[in-house]
This record gives sequence, C-alpha cells and structure tokens, in this order.
Amino acid sequence: MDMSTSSPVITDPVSISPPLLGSLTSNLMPFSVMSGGCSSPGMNVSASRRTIEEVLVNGLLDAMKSSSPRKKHNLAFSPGDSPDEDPAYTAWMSKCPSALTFFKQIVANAQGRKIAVFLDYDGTLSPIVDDPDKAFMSPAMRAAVRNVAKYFPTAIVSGRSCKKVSEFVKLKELYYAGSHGMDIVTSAAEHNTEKGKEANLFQPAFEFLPMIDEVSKSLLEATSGIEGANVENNKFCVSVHYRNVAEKDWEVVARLVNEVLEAFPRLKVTNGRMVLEVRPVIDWDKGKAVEFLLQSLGLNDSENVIPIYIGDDRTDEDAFKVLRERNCGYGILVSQVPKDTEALYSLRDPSEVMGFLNALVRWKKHSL
Ligand SMILES: O=P(O)(O)OC[C@H]1O[C@H](O[C@H]2O[C@H](CO)[C@@H](O)[C@H](O)[C@H]2O)[C@H](O)[C@@H](O)[C@@H]1O
Repeated sequence: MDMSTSSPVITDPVSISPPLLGSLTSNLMPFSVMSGGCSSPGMNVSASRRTIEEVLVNGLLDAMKSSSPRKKHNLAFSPGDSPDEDPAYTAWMSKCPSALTFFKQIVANAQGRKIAVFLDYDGTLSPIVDDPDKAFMSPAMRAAVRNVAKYFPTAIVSGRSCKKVSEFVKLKELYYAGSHGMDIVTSAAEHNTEKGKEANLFQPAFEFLPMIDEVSKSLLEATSGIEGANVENNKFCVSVHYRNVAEKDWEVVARLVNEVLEAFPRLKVTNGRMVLEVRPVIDWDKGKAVEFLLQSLGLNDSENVIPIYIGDDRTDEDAFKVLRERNCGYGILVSQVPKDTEALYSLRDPSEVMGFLNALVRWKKHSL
C-alpha cells in the first residue's frame, strides 16, 4: 500500500525566511538582510555582508556550545556521582518527574484506552557513543521493543534514515519515521506489504532528495580537512557531527557549514546532540510525523488513545509539544540534566527506558 501522496504535503518555499539557520537563529535577522538586500545608506556592502556572516557563524557556534553537554556523552555526572546530589536536577524532577515513579498513574489513565508508543532512537533506545555507526541497541532493548510492539502500535521516530535506523532496530513489525519524520515506512503485515518489502507511507520532502545528496557531498568535501568531523547522509537530511572535533575547531565547522549552505537557500540548519542537522525548509518535524501516524493508523481519537512518546533530543520536543497541545498522552524526556521541555515526565537513560517499556508490557499482560 502506498499512501505517500494521500496526505497534504506542506512544502512552504515562501517561508524560506532565514534560509540558513532556520529555527536556530531566526530571531537574529530577516531573510532580506541575509540576501544582501538592505545595507544601510553609506555602509560598505561587502563589509556589511561580512558582518552578517559573522553573526550567522557566531549564532551557529553559540547553538553548538549550548547544545553540548557539560561532559562527553551527555553524562553530566562522573561515575559514582548521582544526579540526585545535584539540587538543580532534584528541583527539575519535581516539574518533570520520573515516568517510572509515576507509572501507576500513567497506566491508570490508560485503562480501557488504546496506547500507541513512539520511540526516538539515539540516546533513547541506544546509548550515545562517539561513532554514529556504532550506536547499537542491546538485545535486551530489542526484546523490550519487540514485546511492546506485540501489544501496542509502535513507531521509531528518528533523525536517522529509515534504512540506517531499521538496520539497528531489526524489527519488521514497527513503523519507522526516519529523517526527522520526513520518511515514514513500515513492513508491518497489516499494510499488505510483499514479504520483506516496505510500504512507503509518506515522504513530504520527496522533491528534496537530489538537493540533499548534493549538499551532503559538498559538506563532506568542505569538512574533510577537519579532524573528527563526520557527515552522515540521512536521506532527507544530513548530519554534520562535531562530537569528535576539538572545541577550538568548532568555529571552523560552523563557518564551513554556513558557507556550503549559502548555495542552498531551501535548506536550514538545526542542532542536536553535538550535531548540526541540515534539512529542508518545510513545515514538517517529528511532531507532524506523530500526528500523521496517529491519523493514518486510525488512532486520532484523543479521548480513547494515549500516545506515549519517549525521546532525548531537541527534535523530540516537537512531538512532546503536539501531545501537550492535544492534551493527550505523555511526552517522556530522557535526560540526566535539567532541560527546558514540553515533556510531562522523564527517564534518566536508555536502561530506564527499557524498564519503562518492560513495565508497560507487564501491565498490559495482567490487564488482559
Ligand atoms: O532522532 P534520533 O534517533 O535521536 O537521531 C538524532 C541523531 O542521532 C545520531 O547522532 C547522535 O547519536 C550518535 C551516536 O550515539 C552520536 O555520536 C551523535 O553525537 C549524536 O548526535 C545520528 O548519528 C544522527 O544522524 C541523528 O540525526
């Protein structure tokens, strides 16, 4: 079944406001300034362009620094330390309490209703590691996700390409929303897929495929001289990783990404965990992907369906926001540090995520 053209595609070339930095620095300046169209009278045009570039690069650099954890791997605490000893974390937990501690309340509210489960991949199902190609999921986590999918419609919502994330997860019975939700596929039997074949459910950025390939190559070439930089083509978006780049060189990364993106005004940059994400300027994100899946799976009845979304990244906030605004379900943020979030609950790390998923399965089995 191919539903890829059955829903509205919200491409919005008109809203290509700040083409480069998108949500990152959209407060800095309007597009007309970036395109060089409004230099002040008497001001040297090339000097003003240089200033603009500096502002953009600095904006990018600030975002890179602010999105980076105090310590590598987002482990804010040394082994032996406990987040509980941090008063800021304890205070934050009173606003965003543990989904394990509040498990009974969560499932009590789900009694008699249908649960749908949405799971981010990196940092949620797999630990954050230096090499993105080695972010493997443990067999125990795979078993937990497999069991969850036996009882609840389950989707993986990831910044990775569907191909890559499904190679890590290795479970056919799930829905996959890869490329930050811009590539929604499934091999689940109910979609009448030929054995081993995927059904493509929705690709709102389909027209950007050639552009993404091109920008990926340009970014690879531009950053090839920076030790530790890594460019990952995620099909409808590209990740420029700087986790393994010395901090003194982050500015060079920001400058090069900025330069490359000048030739691609229909792409923007957002930032994740030690990664710059280059993506189409379309009104589509993980939140929209969750809405699409709820609707197309017949789960749009917010009275009777409880979506649970678990994720650790900024891009997951779009999904938390959707749930909060619909006033249904639960966003659960995976974090060991206090963060501004739209999520209602938190879990510390992938091992707690696994504990939560297993608890959900146990609860469902007992309530049958
Ligand atoms: O939406 P997600 O599934 O969380 O994907 C977001 C990005 O995750 C990956 O990068 C992150 O994890 C890597 C492996 O642990 C880590 O090395 C990197 O620093 C993190 O940013 C993935 O490689 C990216 O392509 C995804 O966009």
